[in-house]
Amino acid sequence: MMVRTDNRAVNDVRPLQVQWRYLTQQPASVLWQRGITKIMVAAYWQTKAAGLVVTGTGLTAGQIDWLQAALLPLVSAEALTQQQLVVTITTLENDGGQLAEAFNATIGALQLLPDTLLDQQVPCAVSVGVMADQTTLVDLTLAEEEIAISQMTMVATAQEQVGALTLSGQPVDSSLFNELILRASQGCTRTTAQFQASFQQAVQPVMAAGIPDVGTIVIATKNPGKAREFEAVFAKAGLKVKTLLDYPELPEIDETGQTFEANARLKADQIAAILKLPVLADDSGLMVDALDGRPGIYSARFAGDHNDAGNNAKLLFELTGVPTEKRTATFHSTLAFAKPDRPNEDLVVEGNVAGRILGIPRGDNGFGYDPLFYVPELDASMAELSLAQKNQVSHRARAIANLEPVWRDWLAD
Ligand SMILES: O=c1[nH]c(=O)c2ncn([C@@H]3O[C@H](COP(=O)(O)OP(=O)(O)OP(=O)(O)O)[C@@H](O)[C@H]3O)c2[nH]1
Ligand SMILES: [Mg+2]
Repeated sequence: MMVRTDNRAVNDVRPLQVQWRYLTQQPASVLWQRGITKIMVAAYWQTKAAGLVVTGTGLTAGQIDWLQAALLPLVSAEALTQQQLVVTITTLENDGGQLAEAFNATIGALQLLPDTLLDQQVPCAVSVGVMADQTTLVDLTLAEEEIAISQMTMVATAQEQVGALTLSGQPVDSSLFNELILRASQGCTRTTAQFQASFQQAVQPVMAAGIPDVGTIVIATKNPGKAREFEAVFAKAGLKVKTLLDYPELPEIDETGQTFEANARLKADQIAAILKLPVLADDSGLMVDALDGRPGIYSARFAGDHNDAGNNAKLLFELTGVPTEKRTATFHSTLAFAKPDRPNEDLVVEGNVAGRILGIPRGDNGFGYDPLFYVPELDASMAELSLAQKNQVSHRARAIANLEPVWRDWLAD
């Protein structure tokens, strides 16, 4: 029995590692690593043309044609008459199995593109080869490919249905051919299990909550009042908003920072790292001059737990006897926008609005301290303003206005 370059059994495939949604701006992207063979694939639909386009670097024209032909039956023919599916494949490092793994990585990326694959039965590709001593091997390394006398790449499903197949090198007789098919289908079963384990662990919980597309911003807040304000502002820019209320399975983030910025970054960084998506967070609060800037970063927890009525009652109590002209205050918002796993590159902006704390609450709109926060220019409390009016003047609206001119370039970096 021949000894393999990495001591694997003849029917053993190498470990598989997948980084799902690898590219920040292309949600349907993967970094696919079989051993040290590394392939990156991104896929997207575009409406200005039709059909399937596969482009690749590090692959031959013949290999790209093969991939195109192998992928075509897996995608709805009808969808392809109306839109164009673009698949870009980049080989970063080839240590064997390049064609098979380019196919597998593409299937991985297409799994992230809703309604693209026809069938739930995910096919996979496997490379097999015949060595000089007639041993058949699965998932060859580059060194093994170089000395193999025949090689085959086969697409199959775990249900043993064979799809595309390509054979190179010396012709093989039928018994050897059967052995190759058997090896390949075993390799495929193993690969499908690896693939599914990674997908189920990393992607399915998030997918169950709906995958945000490039037109969606995820905001790391559980505060429905903030969510409403963000939705209204971003809707104007044609963007949809998802918040942590859409991802109930995510862990609670402890706001342990000592500044608004630190807390905003904590929320954005941690959620971006989990979702593997760009995430925006807001940390905000009320700073009352007569209380030396309190409650500040503790605004949500001023009266202990997160309770708006309790917070307002405590604020009124602490300001008992303080005359109108000394009841000045500032609402502050710091926004942090984070890219997955790049916490040093957060985009941070802020906004403030000056006002005064009323003695008696006014208005029913907004949330938090809004009924007590009087805005002199508008001669109204924040809770007397409509959502649209609050979004013209509020601390959060001003912070978003500061974000607006810069975030697209930052995201593209
Ligand atoms: O009357 C208000 N109008 C506002 O426009 C406003 N913005 C902030 N605040 C107060 O400051 C806390 C933020 O704390 P905070 O940034 O930790 O948010 P939060 O805990 O409510 O939600 P999350 O985003 O952390 O999930 C909030 O709870 C409120 O008490 C506001 N009050
Ligand atoms: Mg909070």
